[in-house]
Amino acid sequence: MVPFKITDSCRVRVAVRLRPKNAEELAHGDDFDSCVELQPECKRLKLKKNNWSCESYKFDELFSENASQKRVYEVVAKPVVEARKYKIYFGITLQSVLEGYNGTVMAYGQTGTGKTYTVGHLGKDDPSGRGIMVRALEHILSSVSSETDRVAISYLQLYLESVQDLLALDKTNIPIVEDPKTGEVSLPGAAIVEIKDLEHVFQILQIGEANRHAANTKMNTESSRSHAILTIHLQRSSRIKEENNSAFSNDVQGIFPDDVPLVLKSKLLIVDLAGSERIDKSGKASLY
Ligand SMILES: Nc1ncnc2c1ncn2[C@@H]1O[C@H](COP(=O)(O)OP(=O)(O)OP(=O)(O)O)[C@@H](O)[C@H]1O
Repeated sequence: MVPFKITDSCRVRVAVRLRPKNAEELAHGDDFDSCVELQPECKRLKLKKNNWSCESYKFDELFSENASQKRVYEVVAKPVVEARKYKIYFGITLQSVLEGYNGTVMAYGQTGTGKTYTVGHLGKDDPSGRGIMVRALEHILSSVSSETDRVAISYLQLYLESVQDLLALDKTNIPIVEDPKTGEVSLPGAAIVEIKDLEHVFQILQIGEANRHAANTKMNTESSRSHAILTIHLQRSSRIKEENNSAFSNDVQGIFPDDVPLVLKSKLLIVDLAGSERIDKSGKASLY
């Protein structure tokens, strides 16, 4: 069960995921248990300083090293994409991307802690390995109408102060513009590619991944030092009457008269942040 409370619906929710030990840690016989303990029943994580002292932190969700990609998606990102099911269960008002609200999912942590695996892993041949980006696109594509709705993506990298287009490598230093009236932020010039099906999703994300690698090689940097930002742009069009009880929630249906044409525009941002470590600890710069 997802532990939403009524007051929780608008705040940032934070989940922690422990990754499995890597080959090096296994070879060294590193013992995670001596420094970290998960207490899933009370959503607490204990950081052990030594045998006598520890610090305890509460989170919205904890995932052990055995947690599947599917479970992480369903608990962390699915409620951002589609809130209706959760409303039914918890009787609260959540606002989701499929209902016309913007949402963001960000992965934060040190280099090598599993951010890219969690959000960006493609899992083309192994669906169980798919990360949040692929699962969110799969979920959205299966929930919208190909006749009336439009799903498109842009994929950008932020390195130092420069925004680079991962779908068109020649586009660098893309400006960030904020509309003073609406507050809407846009990046004029960034490629926005309309997506039709999952096969197309893989093609585009693979291009983005290869370009990220190429751009970082050219700049002599590493993926861990740049932020990657996938934006899913969703536009849904309907006449409320025609869509009654299907595409739009009761909240949306209640606001407009039956025969008014309605266009809902929303964005889902999925962000793979740069490694959070400090230069004095790792010898690498962090970019905040
Ligand atoms: N839950 C997991 N299950 C299996 N392997 C994982 C998991 N999380 C991370 N890994 C593996 O650990 C390694 C490091 O993960 P990843 O590259 O995602 O880290 P990162 O935090 O994105 O690092 P960076 O900041 O350097 O980009 C990768 O080989 C990845 O496949």
